[in-house]
Amino acid sequence: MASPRDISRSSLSEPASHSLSASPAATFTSPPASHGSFLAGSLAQRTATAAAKQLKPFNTGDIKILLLENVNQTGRDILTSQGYQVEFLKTSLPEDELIEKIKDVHVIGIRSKTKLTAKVLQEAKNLLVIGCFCIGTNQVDLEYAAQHGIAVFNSPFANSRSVAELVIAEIISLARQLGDRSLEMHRGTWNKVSAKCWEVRGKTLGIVGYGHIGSQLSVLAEAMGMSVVYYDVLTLMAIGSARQVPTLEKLLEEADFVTLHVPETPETKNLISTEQFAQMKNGSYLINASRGTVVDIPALIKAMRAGKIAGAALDVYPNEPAANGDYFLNNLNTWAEDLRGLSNIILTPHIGGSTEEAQRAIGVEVAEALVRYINQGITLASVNLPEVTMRSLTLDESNHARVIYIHRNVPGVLRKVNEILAEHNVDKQISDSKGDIAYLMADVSDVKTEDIKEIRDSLDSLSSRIMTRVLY
Ligand SMILES: NC(=O)C1=CN([C@@H]2O[C@H](COP(=O)(O)OP(=O)(O)OC[C@H]3O[C@@H](n4cnc5c(N)ncnc54)[C@H](O)[C@@H]3O)[C@@H](O)[C@H]2O)C=CC1
Ligand SMILES: O=C(O)CCC(=O)C(=O)O
Repeated sequence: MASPRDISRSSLSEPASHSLSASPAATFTSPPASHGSFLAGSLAQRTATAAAKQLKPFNTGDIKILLLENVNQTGRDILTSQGYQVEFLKTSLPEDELIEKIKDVHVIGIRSKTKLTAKVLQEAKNLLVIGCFCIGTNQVDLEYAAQHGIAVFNSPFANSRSVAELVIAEIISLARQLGDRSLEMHRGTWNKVSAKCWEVRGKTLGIVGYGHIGSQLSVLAEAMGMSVVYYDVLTLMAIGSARQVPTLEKLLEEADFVTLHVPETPETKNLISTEQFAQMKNGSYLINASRGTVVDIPALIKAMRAGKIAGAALDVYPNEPAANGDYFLNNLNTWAEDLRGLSNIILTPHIGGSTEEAQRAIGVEVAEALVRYINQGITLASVNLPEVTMRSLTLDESNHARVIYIHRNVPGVLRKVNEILAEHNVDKQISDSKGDIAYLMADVSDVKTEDIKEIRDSLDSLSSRIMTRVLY
């Protein structure tokens, strides 16, 4: 018997009774070409001579999208302009409410707080795709998603500059104890001190994780006269006069300021703990705008109370409140009040990437990726599925269908798929794999409604099948 997932996903890709030639939206310009993305250029060129056909296996109005965590207006506009049903919430949701809501949707858009665990995703019977409107994807069980044919997209660097600029602000603020001076003035106290306040010129910045953010930061820090050392698990080209050091320990011994820009992984959990604080210079500073799990916060509290660490800036925490206005107290993280009681510590509510520029750009980038995937099955820039793309079908190509078959990467599948497709005229076909998941896309011409159903049913019957979509 078909599972709810099959029924629902089928209903999005089951042939409708109308003709397979140009869809009712025939004058519609291909979605990817309409929002100015990097892909748009090449697609637009193709469509200069032949108008792109909107692949329409479903009524776009049937596509249900849930956007959580205040996704930017730019992203919301792109999705609503497609005619999808878009529900928008400013906050993330507690797990039980998330499970209720996710049962119904084909697409979910989140930022860093919403945890899409296997437990949550197994309830998402209709889910085709997840959009992370941020860099990090640690909040999603990517493996579970891939195994169930659910594509995941993110925005890999649109907010990197914003994070780097925040860190620059924090380096100077910590060196000059700006947070404390400002708080004192707000409370009515004049406290003019220079003891243990420093220029940053000539000091050493140690960057842990020299990726998009770390390397951007490196350039800005050198412009302020700092020396930069970095540690990364990969050997990476140094930018400017920065220098890669071979171990984390070496970096901690040299740096006056240590800043963390690694992803959340099992290896980065408590990367900075008691042993690492002991290796840091006396009176040095720690900045964490990566993920809350990377620093052992009780160990930080001890190191700051002991005067070993002269200041810290934290933007991220192991447990973060769901919504603005929520409290940051011990019931969320047992050490919250101890942390708030320290001097020269800047605590920000995960705002590293929160600038107008970054959020607008992320909104466009991720929403465009979602539209491309929903309407055309293109997986370019997916973080968990093989990247596969083909040009848009055009209005000149009536009675064509695009077949998408997501399957287990096991021997013999292509032969079986081609036996099914061999009955038809395959114009183009592309297939790629990532680990044990493979993604096949084929454009088939001269198909009738009955053919589509037959192709779909035959592919669905293969044991390797994870998901079949037929777009036409
Ligand atoms: N506070 C905020 O609002 C934001 C936080 N982030 C966080 O910052 C992290 C870094 O972002 P990007 O620079 O864009 O990532 P990236 O992927 O470009 O760079 C990460 C670097 O860390 C390195 N790395 C991984 N594991 C490591 C380890 N155990 N030790 C040393 N190096 C290691 C990688 O090789 C890579 O070079 C993201 O994963 C995200 O969690 C990102 C954007 C905004
Ligand atoms: O802006 C957000 O919600 C998340 C920023 C972030 O941490 C990321 O992009 O990974």
